[in-house]
Amino acid sequence: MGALYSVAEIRQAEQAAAAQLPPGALMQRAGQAAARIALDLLGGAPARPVLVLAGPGNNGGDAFEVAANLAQAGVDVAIVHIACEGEPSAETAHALGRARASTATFADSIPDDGQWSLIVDGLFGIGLARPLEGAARAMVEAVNAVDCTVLALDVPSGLDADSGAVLGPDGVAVIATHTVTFIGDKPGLHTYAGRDYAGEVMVARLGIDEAMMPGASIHLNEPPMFELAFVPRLHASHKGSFGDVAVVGGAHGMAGAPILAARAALFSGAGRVYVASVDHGPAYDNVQPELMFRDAATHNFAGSTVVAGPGMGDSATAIRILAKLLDGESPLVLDADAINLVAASPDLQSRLSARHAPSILTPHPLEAARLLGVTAGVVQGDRLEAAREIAARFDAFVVLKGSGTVIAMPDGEAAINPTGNPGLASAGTGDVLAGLCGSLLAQGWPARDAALAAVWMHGQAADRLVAQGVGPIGLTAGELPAAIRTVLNRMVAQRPKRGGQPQS
Ligand SMILES: NC(=O)C1=CN([C@@H]2O[C@H](COP(=O)(O)OP(=O)(O)OC[C@H]3O[C@@H](n4cnc5c(N)ncnc54)[C@H](O)[C@@H]3O)[C@@H](O)[C@H]2O)[C@@H](O)CC1
Ligand SMILES: Nc1ncnc2c1ncn2[C@@H]1O[C@H](COP(=O)(O)OP(=O)(O)O)[C@@H](O)[C@H]1O
Ligand SMILES: [K+]
Repeated sequence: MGALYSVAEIRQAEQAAAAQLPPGALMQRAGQAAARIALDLLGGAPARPVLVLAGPGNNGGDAFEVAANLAQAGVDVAIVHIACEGEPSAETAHALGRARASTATFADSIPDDGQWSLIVDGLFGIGLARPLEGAARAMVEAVNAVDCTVLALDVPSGLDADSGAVLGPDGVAVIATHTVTFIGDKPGLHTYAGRDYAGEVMVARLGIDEAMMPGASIHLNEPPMFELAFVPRLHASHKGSFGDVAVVGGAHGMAGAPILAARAALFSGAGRVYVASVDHGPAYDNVQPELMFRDAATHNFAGSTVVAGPGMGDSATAIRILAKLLDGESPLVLDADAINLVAASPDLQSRLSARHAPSILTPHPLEAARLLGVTAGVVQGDRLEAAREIAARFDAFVVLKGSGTVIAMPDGEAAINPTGNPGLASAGTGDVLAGLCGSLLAQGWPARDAALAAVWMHGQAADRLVAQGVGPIGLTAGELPAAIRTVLNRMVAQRPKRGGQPQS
């Protein structure tokens, strides 16, 4: 499964492998793998030269190997090198020698009028230690101004491989169309700014055996992580077999939020779905008359899975209802206002921590920041850490939303979601996700699988809609439930027909 490794873990694997190999072998393999990809991207003899940017460290060494290999393949290569202040590593010095001995030419800076068939970014990799300044910053800005295929070596220069943040308050990083990353995949290429900067990510393992890699605690959220939870339905089933979901929210002026969550629950297979309003809400949804409407203050939630928060507001009634739900035994999804209420109340926080039934929290970065008492910037600066911290603090399953949604489990396991697109950056899509999480819980899914699968399907549904021309611009939350239904039924259809135990 798609393991993601921290920089510390990659360094550990690299050292262990290097100790068993001739000097420079890993860099040579990196150079060969990246040159093969570069030649594929060029798709034949290029009309224009390839520009290779080489930095002061071993990422620059990889760049020299690529340059030498491309030159050897007959490609016209120009190299711009930012030399290091001290001595380069022995393998980088050797690679520089190879590049110098090749037909590649060296230039002092990127020519203003240069036209390239491909730019290879080998400025900085996992050794990036501070924001880019001076010549390096100018080079990155120049690369980003050119409309051209850009292949980043290991990590787009300027991007933090662990967090997906561009280093520095006003930092810059290479916007790559492709990234070939070495030894193992890295979380920062898939979350926060990572998806925009890395482009398509390819992994070159450099011959390092899986067995030599440290056990990963972070994975890409892909179907093998959760697909066993999709079970075909038995003929001998009825609506009571698929659980009840109650969505609690809909304060005055926010009636739409719980309805979106409820529709998502209905379209993803919950047996019965209720909307329980904290404030005399609507009595009927004429688009989805299957939904049932109740008053949250008097509704009996026993036996239901509860999705609390969409449009819930912060009234005294909302707080009282939330306290009761936290004390109850129903599986809970806490979203939006329910999260804000918990963040503002030590009393609600201790009730949440003390729960025995599963809780899934679905904060966006600002809601997560409120829970942690920090700014949204701090959360975004290390999304994995923020999600894990909330999961540990409240013994809950946490879905930290945004590009590259992070799912963190109370035991420290974490995943980064690769599906979804900016079409989801519109009001109400989070309500749909919360309803979907609640629906899977109500159908008996373990909380871990429900959180992982809900996030993946929500993104996949948006990707399908975009492929059909519905978005990303103008995609609406209300279009998601039907698309989620299609994704879910396909997942079930792909599962081996084992089903549940037939009733005797
Ligand atoms: N060591 C090895 O065995 C291998 C290393 N590999 C490559 O080596 C890279 C890591 O090499 P390094 O550890 O040398 O690190 P980098 O090449 O990523 O960069 C580190 C160098 O840049 C300087 N530096 C860091 N941030 C800077 C900034 N903002 N402005 C100016 N200078 C800055 C550091 O002082 C150091 O000289 C990997 O990303 C990968 O590309 C690969 O060749 C695989 C094998
Ligand atoms: N740029 C993006 N790429 C991928 N997913 C996104 C993007 N922007 C938002 N999303 C997803 O859309 C949903 C938005 O939820 P949220 O911020 O709670 O919005 P709302 O409260 O309006 O429903 C989340 O699932 C989030 O991960
Ligand atoms: K790089």
